[in-house]
Amino acid sequence: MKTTTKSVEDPCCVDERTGIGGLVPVNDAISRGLSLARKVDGIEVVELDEAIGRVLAEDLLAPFPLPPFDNSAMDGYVFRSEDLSGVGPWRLRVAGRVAAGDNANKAGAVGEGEAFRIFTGAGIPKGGDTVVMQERVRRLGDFIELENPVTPGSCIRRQAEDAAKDSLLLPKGSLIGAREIGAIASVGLPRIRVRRKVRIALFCTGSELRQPGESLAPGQIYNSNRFILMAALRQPWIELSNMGAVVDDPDALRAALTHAAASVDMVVTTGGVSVGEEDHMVEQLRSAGGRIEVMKIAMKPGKPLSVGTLNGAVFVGLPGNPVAAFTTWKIIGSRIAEEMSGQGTNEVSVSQVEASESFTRRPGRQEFRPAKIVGFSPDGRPKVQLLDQSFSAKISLICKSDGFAVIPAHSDRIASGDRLDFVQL
Ligand SMILES: Nc1nc2c(c(=O)[nH]1)N[C@H]1C(S)=C(S)[C@@H](COP(=O)(O)OP(=O)(O)OC[C@H]3O[C@@H](n4cnc5c(N)ncnc54)[C@H](O)[C@@H]3O)O[C@H]1N2
Ligand code: MOO
Repeated sequence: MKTTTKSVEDPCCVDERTGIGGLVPVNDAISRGLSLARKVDGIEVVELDEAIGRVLAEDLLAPFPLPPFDNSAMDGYVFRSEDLSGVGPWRLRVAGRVAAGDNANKAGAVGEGEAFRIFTGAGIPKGGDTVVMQERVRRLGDFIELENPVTPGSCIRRQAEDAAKDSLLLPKGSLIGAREIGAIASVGLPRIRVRRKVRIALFCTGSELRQPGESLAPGQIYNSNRFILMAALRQPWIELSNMGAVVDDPDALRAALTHAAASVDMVVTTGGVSVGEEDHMVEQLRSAGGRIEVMKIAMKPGKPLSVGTLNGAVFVGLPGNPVAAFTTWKIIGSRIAEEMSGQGTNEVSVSQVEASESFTRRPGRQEFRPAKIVGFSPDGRPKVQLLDQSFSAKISLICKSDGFAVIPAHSDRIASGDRLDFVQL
């Protein structure tokens, strides 16, 4: 599947037909959330094997060139290109040998009419300027015979062709994955400077919540959000303090918010952000001294997502419905956390799909609809079937979907074959 990276974008936030207005478009919610995010400022020195998944705190310049010396790209023979003048076949005497790890300077010089046996990664000995792979020569005792000409300079990896000394190997803010750690190890650094982890406190609200393993009384459900978010927040650049569940009680909520915000960079909660009498989150955040900067988002699921600040911490109040909590974290919350980690904004990776069937819907909110890949168009684009319209509490449904089809806020009808953005899960 062709994958492009771009932000999920739609300017429309108002449903003229239903009269839903004043909703904040998803992209505005993201930028307003990002404007609250300050990069964490502490720096830690970590051993290389502890650096995976951390964020590089400063630009990393190559302390020496990569590769550090000219070396052979093939197992074969190294010789002087001028020895293949005129018409072939040519015969060269095998007069030396250099393997990876040998000091090529001590191997002697390749003389006229000579070749040295050489192996991939071995330094090019003096005099030699061309390597031929062994499959292209015939070995005859102490000689090799070449039937075809060889381009001068071929099969040699040149010093600095990957990175020159003092060139930028990795910019500050790089998330250290397999590629990045390979680059750091290649220049021999045993430890590096990374930003400290983003400290995040998580708690879920709801008097109905029980822990898996406990028994359920009538009206109770299991706290799945806690586990959904623990999974989403399990990142090497996050230090998570998991505060469990808090009942729908204003005092308990305010106390939990105040306690959480005192020691972290970000407080993430689920539930209690909607309009019911048991939804106290926004009111208690304010009463604890916090501010709400974004609420009522033109997003489905996730309209009640609330973003603000409390005592210097960023507050991300996710909706209680599990799919809404998962989606709003993925599309908005995680990007604020990434910004705070020093990575800069990682835009959501979006590809293009085609709707497999036509459908209508109520416009007004940009929708992230669980969708399943059911085939491919003649030009190779995935065709997706959009799953249930009403899905924000259906956790089993997103387990059956391959991703979210993104329906623009203003669309009231999608025809079969229409192209949609797709966020793969
Ligand atoms: N009159 C209105 N009612 C609702 C509106 C609205 O605009 N007007 N919005 C709906 C939308 S959209 C959503 S989303 C929910 C969000 O509500 P809250 O964030 O206040 O969440 P709760 O009411 O606490 O819970 C909603 C739902 O999710 C279940 N839940 C909550 N926490 C968990 C958890 N940790 N694990 C599993 N399930 C959880 C909870 O039992 C409820 O069923 O509001 C709509 N209502
Ligand atoms: O918009 Mo709510 O977040 O659908 O369930």
